[in-house]
Amino acid sequence: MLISRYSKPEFNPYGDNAPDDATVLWPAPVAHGPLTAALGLPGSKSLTNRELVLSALADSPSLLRAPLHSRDSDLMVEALRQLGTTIESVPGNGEYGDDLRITPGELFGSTTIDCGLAGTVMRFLPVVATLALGPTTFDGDEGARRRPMATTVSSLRALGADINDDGRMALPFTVHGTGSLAGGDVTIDAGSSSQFVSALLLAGSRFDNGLHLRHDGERLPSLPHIEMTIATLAGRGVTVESPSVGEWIVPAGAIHGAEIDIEPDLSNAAPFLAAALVAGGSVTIIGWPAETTQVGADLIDLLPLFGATVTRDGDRLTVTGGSSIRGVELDLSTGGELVPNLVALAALADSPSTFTGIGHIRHHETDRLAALAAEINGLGGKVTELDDGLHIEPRPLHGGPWRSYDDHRMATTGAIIGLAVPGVEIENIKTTAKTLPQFPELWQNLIGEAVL
Ligand SMILES: O=C(O)C1=C[C@@H](OP(=O)(O)O)[C@@H](O)[C@H](O)C1
Ligand SMILES: C=C(OP(=O)(O)O)C(=O)O
Repeated sequence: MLISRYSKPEFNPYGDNAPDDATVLWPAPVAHGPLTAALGLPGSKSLTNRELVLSALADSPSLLRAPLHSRDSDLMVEALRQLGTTIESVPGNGEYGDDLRITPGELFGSTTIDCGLAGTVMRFLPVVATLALGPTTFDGDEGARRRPMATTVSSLRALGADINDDGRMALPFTVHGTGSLAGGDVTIDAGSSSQFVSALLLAGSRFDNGLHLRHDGERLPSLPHIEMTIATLAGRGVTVESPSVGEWIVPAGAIHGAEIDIEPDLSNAAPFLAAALVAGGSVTIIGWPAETTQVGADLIDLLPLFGATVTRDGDRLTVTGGSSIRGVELDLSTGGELVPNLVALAALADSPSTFTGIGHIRHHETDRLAALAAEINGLGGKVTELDDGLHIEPRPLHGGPWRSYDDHRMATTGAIIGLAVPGVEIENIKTTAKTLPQFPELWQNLIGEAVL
């Protein structure tokens, strides 16, 4: 079965959690036999939002081909427009929506930016707002106000910015942009999110004195996302030097406009590929890049640890399930965003699993360690929270409601478990619109059932 072109979902991709929306339960489809599915996926959230920011800071126009169109990317587009960037939709060859032409303009504030629950918007754009003339207020969902922002506020102040946060060190706050930032040396603790590093690197070359950034702290999660930031900058003519681990130098200079093909989102491939282990059979992702900085590429090495076979044929990556799912011991500090979906596999495995190095995912869309333990245990499972991880002892699971906590990856994790456990009902499946508005439709097609 080839899952091909999709019409835009009819629901509001902003997933605004109107009470009736949030309480609707989505019956997760059960797999009744081995899968044989192939699908292409929309663009990467992390690449799209980086390239949007770089395009807005560039010295000439840019074109993004096959970008993501989802809540997180729409919020980024809207915010950059508010700051003075021209962003137009132009027809392209992408399966999931138009290309984007970005024409940078003079940046100006006097606006309020809705960050939704997007880490990339709330961490990347305050830095951009220091380069705008006028005040820019940042706010977001209720959940966004709980996400760590202190490093953004303190690092920008250290680099010369004026920020009014009423002492909260969290959203909402106002950046009083003056059109430029001194920049120079700054040391931060990016232990709670790599996005603090990426944010400063993305705009660092536009600071008067460039940027010399050091991370000082016990842990630095999600290193591949920092590598991705450095690679996207290289594609725009900015060379970031890293003289030692946790130290980066960005020389002052221009960011160039570019034409960029956005890769499919490989982290959003995770639930579909995991489905092959749960249901049996095979799932193919079409358009898998030959080379990538996306951490989702780690699935090629991770899924075999659970018992899968992974093969590649050109741009087609196929995962075939084994006779059972094996338990694993994994440090996933580099790939925190993959954890929820992998925990679903662990809950359905034939032996216990332990995931460590992921304390920082307590600060993602929700406290993912607590949420995963609560929801799996609510279905009869035995998941124990560790300081920096989870221990999972597989137990027979039963159906029941699965709360998604406005977290797209909690919702897709419930869907994976629901493949094997009849009666799992997912609250607010629309929250998957954060990065993949087509999820319910793609999932139903994967399982081969009519859309309910
Ligand atoms: O820079 C990015 O695009 C991201 C970095 C990571 O954040 P953390 O370092 O906070 O885990 C990742 O989990 C998130 O989904 C996207
Ligand atoms: C952590 C995630 O998102 P964000 O970019 O909002 O941090 C995620 O997508 O798993």
